[in-house]
Amino acid sequence: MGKAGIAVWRLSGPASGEILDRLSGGRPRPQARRATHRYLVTPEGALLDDGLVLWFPGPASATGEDMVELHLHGSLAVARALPPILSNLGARAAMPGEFTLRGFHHGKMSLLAVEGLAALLDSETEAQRRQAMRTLSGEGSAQVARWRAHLLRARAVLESAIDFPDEEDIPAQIAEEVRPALVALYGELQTALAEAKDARRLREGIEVAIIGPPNAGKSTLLNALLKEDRALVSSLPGTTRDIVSARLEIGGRVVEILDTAGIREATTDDIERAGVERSRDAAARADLVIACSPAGAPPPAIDTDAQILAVATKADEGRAASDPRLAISVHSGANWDRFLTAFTEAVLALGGGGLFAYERQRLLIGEAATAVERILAADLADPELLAEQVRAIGHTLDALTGKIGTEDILGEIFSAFCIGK
Ligand SMILES: Nc1nc2c(ncn2[C@@H]2O[C@H](COP(=O)(O)OP(=O)(O)OP(=O)(O)O)[C@@H](O)[C@H]2O)c(=O)[nH]1
Ligand SMILES: [K+]
Ligand SMILES: [Mg+2]
Repeated sequence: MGKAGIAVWRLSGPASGEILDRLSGGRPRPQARRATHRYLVTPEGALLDDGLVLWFPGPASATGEDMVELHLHGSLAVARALPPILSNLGARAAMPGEFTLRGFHHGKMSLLAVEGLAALLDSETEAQRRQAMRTLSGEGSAQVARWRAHLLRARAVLESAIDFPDEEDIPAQIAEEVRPALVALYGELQTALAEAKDARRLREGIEVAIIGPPNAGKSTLLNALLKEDRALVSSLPGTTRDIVSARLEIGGRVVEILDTAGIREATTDDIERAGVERSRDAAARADLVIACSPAGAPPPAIDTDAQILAVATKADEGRAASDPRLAISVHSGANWDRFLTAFTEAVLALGGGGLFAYERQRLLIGEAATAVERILAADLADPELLAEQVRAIGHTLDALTGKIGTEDILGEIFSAFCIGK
């Protein structure tokens, strides 16, 4: 509850219209979808507030049910007075995401669009907003519909083969029509899977680890990127023990940047050794590693599949010329702009074009791809068995859009929503 100029109250369900009538003190119900001025009154007839009210008869409403919106003054007193009155009139407080859940149950949006909405509400950057809007506006569902079309083509052939089993050219027909449809589907599912990692990175943020030997200037680099003294810096090797993480925006992407303990083998200090272990884990897990050591020193050896941005630090100390890496100095500012450009390019190269940014989606697409792969690897002879397998893949894709699904998955998705959405 907070203070605002206007507060919007939303009601959904069959009693909404009647509740509005009671609050309006007998004034006629406004025209559908038309903002109308009303004085609101308590059941005892006392004046409560005045504002705009809207009447959205179902099913043409956000939830698919009758809905009412009250645009009242956003004072704490009004916000405290209204709930008991509403509950006396038969309303109760909505659960997080319950409006969206009801809209989903009434076919107003697919589960993909719901996830798009959740991503939009969470979005911090322009790129995240655009990605979320693509899913919210139905691009994900359209993609799934194209995959379903391949399956339909295959099923049409298989079903006629089942209905007319005497036809002699069934194996040829399967080879000519069913296989190509499944091959096409397989290719598109693989593409979506490959993009899903990028899409998820864009939504959740890209993990970047600064890795290098003690005293390479890693913490200094972190602080310079953040433009604040976030991590301790000192001339003592082994200053950073635990991982220091911070979020920043690079090229419109959310980046989670990790400053790590300097990696060295010969340490007798248990705490430092544990820190080094964490540095290695961070390097292995990261999407991008900024691998640094002072100019003239060997680059750090890092075990990771991540992209690596190699940087020589302390360029001002005079050994930059002999180093093939991009040599920067936070102290003198040398090559700082070039470093930022290279960093931004490396972040943007991690992609972000994909639509399916949630693990739930990736798992289902993977499941469908594996099933298609299994069919293609077997010899496609028995049309009845094939039809059954193709139908099962259709079910997996339906789970993706939420046409079929289980309540616990819905609970997980909707509990992440805020109340009132
Ligand atoms: N000359 C010079 N010194 C630098 C530069 N950047 C950092 N230093 C110095 O190098 C020393 C180590 O810097 P840190 O940022 O603590 O290095 P680190 O890699 O985080 O060190 P650990 O956490 O101990 O692994 C400090 O004395 C810094 O002032 C630079 O660009 N030029
Ligand atoms: K240090
Ligand atoms: Mg440090």
